[in-house]
Amino acid sequence: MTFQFNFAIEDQLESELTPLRDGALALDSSNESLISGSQKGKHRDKKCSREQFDLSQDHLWEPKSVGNAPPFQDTDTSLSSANSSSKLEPHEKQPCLRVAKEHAMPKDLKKVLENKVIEMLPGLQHVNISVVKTILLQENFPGENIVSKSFSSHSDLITGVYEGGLKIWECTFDLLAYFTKAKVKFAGKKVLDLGCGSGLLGIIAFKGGAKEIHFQDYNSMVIDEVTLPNVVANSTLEDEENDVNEPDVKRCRKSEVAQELSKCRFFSGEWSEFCKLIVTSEKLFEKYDLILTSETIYNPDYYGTLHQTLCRLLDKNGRVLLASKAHYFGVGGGIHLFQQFVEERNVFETRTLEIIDEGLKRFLIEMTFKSLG
Ligand SMILES: C[S@@+](CC[C@H](N)C(=O)[O-])C[C@H]1O[C@@H](n2cnc3c(N)ncnc32)[C@H](O)[C@@H]1O
Repeated sequence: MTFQFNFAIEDQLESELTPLRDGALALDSSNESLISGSQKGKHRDKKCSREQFDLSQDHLWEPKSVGNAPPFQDTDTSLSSANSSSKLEPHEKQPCLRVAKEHAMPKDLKKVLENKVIEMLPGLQHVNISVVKTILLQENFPGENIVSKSFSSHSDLITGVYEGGLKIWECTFDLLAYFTKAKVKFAGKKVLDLGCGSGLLGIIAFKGGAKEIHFQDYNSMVIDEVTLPNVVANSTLEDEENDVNEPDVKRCRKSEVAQELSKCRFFSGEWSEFCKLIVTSEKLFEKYDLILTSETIYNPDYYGTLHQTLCRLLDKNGRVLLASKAHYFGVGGGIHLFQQFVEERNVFETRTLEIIDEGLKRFLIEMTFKSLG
């Protein structure tokens, strides 16, 4: 059952997200750029040449182990000692290895949308995230507790704890517009929405007839409370249910919807951990034809893992469509730094598809493997 609030939670929550604290990554709601006290944004990964990546030999690829931190479990208490030290500023913390897990689609699909307020975008539905946050705060939700942490640190990003998935970021809309403009084809493709948050990019691929769509987010709460409900809201469940009364027809349609939804798989966890999980979860792992990723290159400390993940998971003829702001103030990342990083590794070529020059400059780029010849 869905329900509607008749007061403006959004305004109240948005205004709570603006103050900036020293060292904390915060969101300036006026321009959505990231700001922090002192993050310098120097990527640590060593340069590696094209020769070091034999793309046909996946076993050579090793996910980078960061520090000596033990892998996280999926609870608050699972933070590693490096990350739980209150003396460390966020930029000094080791990137962590939040262990990856797959989230099953619940059997009772109606339950997934319980207590959710659905909003409409052209051709898309999504849950109102402010309502989700309010409920999670009130219910003292067990597990990650990222909403209260995000509020108490006045930040939309807490490195290694919460990576921003409880919000639809601006560049997602840029990519959505690009899909329409460029008539991007999804039919028959295997697609990954990497760092999915709301999952709107993957949902468009789902609606566009992709044969398989995988959604990945750092935080399991984001997958359970936002991504999964959004996918269900965009399945044909709602329309199908409303126009039939006979139990047999209803049951049959429900199983059709379940079959349709079985094309979607959901994962939480840090990228290198996700990579390990997905590659071993299928007998013969088939790589992705298309990887969609929006606002995932804000932190240069993650570039090495991100690059390895793309190398590892993209089909040799596949492409990555990446959307990013020009620069993420304070965190140090941005499109130019990332493109430079990619260039130095000499594995992918990048092509600028579009520059959106209103407000904060934003970029859409395509990445494909360099031809070996
Ligand atoms: C700023 S949010 C963007 C969310 C969404 N793509 C959008 O545009 O609305 C960044 C996303 O990247 C993912 N992410 C960032 N760093 C990550 C890491 N090191 N490992 C796994 N996921 C990561 C987070 O899950 C988060 O959802």
